[in-house]
Amino acid sequence: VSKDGGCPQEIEDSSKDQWEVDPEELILGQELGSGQFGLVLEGKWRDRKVAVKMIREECMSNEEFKEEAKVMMHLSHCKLVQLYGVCIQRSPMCLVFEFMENGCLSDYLRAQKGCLSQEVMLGMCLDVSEGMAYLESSNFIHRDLAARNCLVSINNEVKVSDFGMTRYVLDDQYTSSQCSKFPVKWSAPEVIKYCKFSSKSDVWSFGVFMWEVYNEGRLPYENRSNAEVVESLNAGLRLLKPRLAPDSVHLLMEWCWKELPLTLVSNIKYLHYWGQCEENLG
Ligand SMILES: CNC(=O)Nc1cc(-c2cccc(-n3cnc4cc(C(C)(C)C)ccc4c3=O)c2C)cn(C)c1=O
Repeated sequence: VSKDGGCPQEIEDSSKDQWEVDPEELILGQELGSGQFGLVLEGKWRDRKVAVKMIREECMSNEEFKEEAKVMMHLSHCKLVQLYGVCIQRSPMCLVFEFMENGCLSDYLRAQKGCLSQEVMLGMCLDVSEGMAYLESSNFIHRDLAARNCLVSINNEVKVSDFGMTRYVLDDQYTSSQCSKFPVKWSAPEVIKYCKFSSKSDVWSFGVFMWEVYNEGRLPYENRSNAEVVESLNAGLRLLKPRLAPDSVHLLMEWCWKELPLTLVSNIKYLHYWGQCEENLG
């Protein structure tokens, strides 16, 4: 019978859904850092190395996320950081992810400054474009694509992380576009103006992501305020070609920042096409 003594509900199915992680099977290790929702620890789960995000109650709308977790479990692609499951039996709730050896891409780019080859930089952009094209084909919007939200595994493989998670952030400094923590410098104009998120606005962020990669992790519009960036975008100004970026890649970036109804898939095909050209040009 339900708690409020109302109409009887079916007895809670005691067997764990496949999206639940049994805390008994989870071994926690050292701290990896802290993110928007709290501490992230290294760990072990069923003989796999994992990253465990301990969710602080005041940082995430838990109930809403639990629903979403079932959807996210089914988003599975080699260029997305895989969610293995959620541990809700104990507090704080924790999310169990595949482990990425080399951590956050923006830190990695800065650490590898001067050592990243053209192949590696193009490969990173292709990796993320594949992960993002998969999200687009699943009608899933990231909402906060940036190098800081991508992770690096071994041999420079890059995967997209924390897709769609901004919807569960309770800190409204982060979620409203007028506030300081909103990622204006990665956001499409329609997102800044009317919070209109779409795969098209993910394409815009993908262009800024490529700019970050070819600038070895430098911040876009570094010494400009968010307001100044909005003004310059309205004036039609865009980020300049990074020194290390070939013209073909810069062309793609600029394409991402056009206010055209272009989807990511068309950009992917384009990137692959240019990838082949770069290879053929040797
Ligand atoms: C050395 N290896 C590692 O460190 N590996 C890993 C580090 C992290 C890690 C560690 C600390 C903080 C964060 N982090 C960063 N940005 C975030 C942004 C958001 C949004 C909502 C603002 C987008 C939400 C959560 C986070 C978040 O938890 C991550 C991803 C996660 N994973 C899977 C690893 O393999």
